Amino acid sequence: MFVPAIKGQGTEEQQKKWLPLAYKFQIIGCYAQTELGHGSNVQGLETTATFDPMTDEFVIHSPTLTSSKWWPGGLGKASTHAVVYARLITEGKDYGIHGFIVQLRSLEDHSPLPGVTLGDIGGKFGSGAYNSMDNGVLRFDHVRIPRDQMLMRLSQVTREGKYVQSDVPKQLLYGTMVYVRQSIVADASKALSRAVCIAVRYSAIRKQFGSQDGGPETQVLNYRTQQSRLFPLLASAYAFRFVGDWLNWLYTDVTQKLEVKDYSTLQEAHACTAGLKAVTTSATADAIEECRKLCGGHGYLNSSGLPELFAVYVPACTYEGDNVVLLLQVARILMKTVSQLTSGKQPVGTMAYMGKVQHLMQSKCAVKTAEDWLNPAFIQEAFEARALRMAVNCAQNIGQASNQEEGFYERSPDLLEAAVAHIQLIIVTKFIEKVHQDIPGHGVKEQLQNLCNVYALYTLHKHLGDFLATGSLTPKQGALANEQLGKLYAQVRPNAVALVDAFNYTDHYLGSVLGRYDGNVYPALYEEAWKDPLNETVVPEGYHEYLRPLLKQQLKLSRL
Ligand SMILES: CCCCCCCCCCCCCCCC(=O)SCCNC(=O)CCNC(=O)[C@H](O)C(C)(C)COP(=O)(O)OP(=O)(O)OC[C@H]1O[C@@H](n2cnc3c(N)ncnc32)[C@H](O)[C@@H]1OP(=O)(O)O
Ligand SMILES: Cc1cc2nc3c(=O)[nH]c(=O)nc-3n(C[C@H](O)[C@H](O)[C@H](O)COP(=O)(O)OP(=O)(O)OC[C@H]3O[C@@H](n4cnc5c(N)ncnc54)[C@H](O)[C@@H]3O)c2cc1C
Repeated sequence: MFVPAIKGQGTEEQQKKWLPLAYKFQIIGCYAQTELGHGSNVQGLETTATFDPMTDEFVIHSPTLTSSKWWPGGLGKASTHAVVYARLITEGKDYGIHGFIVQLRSLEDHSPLPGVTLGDIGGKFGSGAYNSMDNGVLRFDHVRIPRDQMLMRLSQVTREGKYVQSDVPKQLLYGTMVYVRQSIVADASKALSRAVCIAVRYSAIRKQFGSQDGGPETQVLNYRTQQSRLFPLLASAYAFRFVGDWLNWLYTDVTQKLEVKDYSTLQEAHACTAGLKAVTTSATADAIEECRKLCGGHGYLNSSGLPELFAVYVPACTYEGDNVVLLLQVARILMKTVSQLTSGKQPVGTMAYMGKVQHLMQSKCAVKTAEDWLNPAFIQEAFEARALRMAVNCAQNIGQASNQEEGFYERSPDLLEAAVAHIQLIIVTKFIEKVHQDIPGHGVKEQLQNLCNVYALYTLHKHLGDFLATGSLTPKQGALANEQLGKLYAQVRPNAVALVDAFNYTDHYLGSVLGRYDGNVYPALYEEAWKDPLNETVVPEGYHEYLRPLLKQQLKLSRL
């Protein structure tokens, strides 16, 4: 994040100076924004950067305990420099949060520079999964840096100490977070596909119950309940892959537009990166835990690869923006868009469907049979109607409050659900668009079509309350969707293992005895057990010291 921050907020000159050093590892940088007292609320950060015109320097200082930088990855032990986000103060006025390049450690002996206190913040969730990352704590005691180490693409301070805001939107200060959020969506698909690969392969070899006449037991992958829990996760792995590819296109397009000072899609990029990051990481964290449960007891072994994958993955719901905070950002933009509908301003991009407000507010879903749910037009319209009606309902309720802000906070739980509905519409839309493309490979398109329908109808089934409450569907149509879902599971079943083999993960990368490509699980589980250090001795340590005296004493007592 150190590099994208300098690219996005540094001048050409600053990029020329600092990026080559970072690329060649002559310096190691981190992104020091979050503090002990503030993470979500960036505008609440307390670290100060006060301009001293006497020396043409900024004085970086941590005025309170809560202003200590806290969490930045790589800060504790590795980094020599940081992009530090601090309140810029010049001529006695506080101009809010800006980025500054600050050296933290000597390039001679790596010791912290004068006025810099830093270290690691301690162990984190899980058996040490994220402990390979030195998330750090950092405090400044009036550390001086040259004025030209303020990142000056978005705004400058002159030699005399005058603050100058350039003509770019101040939100570009947040550009690094937008960049990482869009990469986190692709990362969600990778993590989810790993968990699903393990759970599908294991479910194909695991047999439990089912034989009456002494014949072979049943593969658990054949149980309807296993399929109804597992196949939507398989479909989600593909869905997040395709929406992640599209989001990367959107991000690249926005970045190119910024180069020519076209800021027209900045809001769309913010809404899509924030919303998709929130929805895909929440779904993926829950799915990895579900995959553990789908593997029964063996899923709880470290050798299954699932506990570690879960422990490393779950902070994704928090870092780069707490998911609720990000969804509320999406909700704000939805409310703004709804309020502009009456002005005749046509919504664009992923909000364009809201322009069909007349139609979508009264449309009646035309589904009559379970098969009708295989028609992408019916799916698309049902998701658009649900999302739009939820947003309009929120806007109407907010409109009844004494003031907008009050109304927004009162209705924030409903707004959260409206934001999720909007983001799920984007994911479904991009999946439908993907399977409409020419897709090479015999039968591949049909399989992706099945997975697209599984993702859409499972999401519809899981959120049926929204569809019924907004009148977007009738209970009968909801039941037909569920009926069709069962039929789709039967079509996915014969190809389930092929669809996870398609992720093409090596056994090494997967790191799971349950997800081995050859399915040879039991010998691998058994062999792995003997690697446990506890098995280095046959009689456990402590027997003579603790167990034996206890057993002897009990034996004596029993003979009395
Ligand atoms: C590096 C490669 C990795 C690849 C592989 C990935 C694997 C994964 C590894 C990751 C490893 C862990 C890496 C964790 C690294 C951290 O965690 S870094 C720290 C992350 N911290 C955050 O995300 C903080 C979240 N908070 C925020 O972003 C801001 O405080 C909030 C929530 C947007 C609020 O901002 P605010 O300035 O108070 O403004 P607000 O009034 O809400 O909005 C003002 C306007 O700006 C707009 N706006 C706000 N934000 C934006 C934005 N970003 N853009 C455009 N407009 C915006 C709003 O829409 C609003 O617009 P209008 O309504 O005025 O039109
Ligand atoms: C593994 C990991 C790595 C990280 N790496 C970095 C890094 O490299 N650099 C960096 O700067 N930071 C980093 N962070 C910090 C991370 O970005 C923050 O923790 C994250 O942004 C969440 O902010 P917070 O901790 O203040 O949560 P809080 O906002 O305090 O969240 C607590 C609760 O408050 C709720 N909440 C907060 N505001 C509102 C609101 N307005 N309305 C409704 N509910 C609200 C949240 O939804 C949540 O339920 C990292 C964190 C982790 C866990």
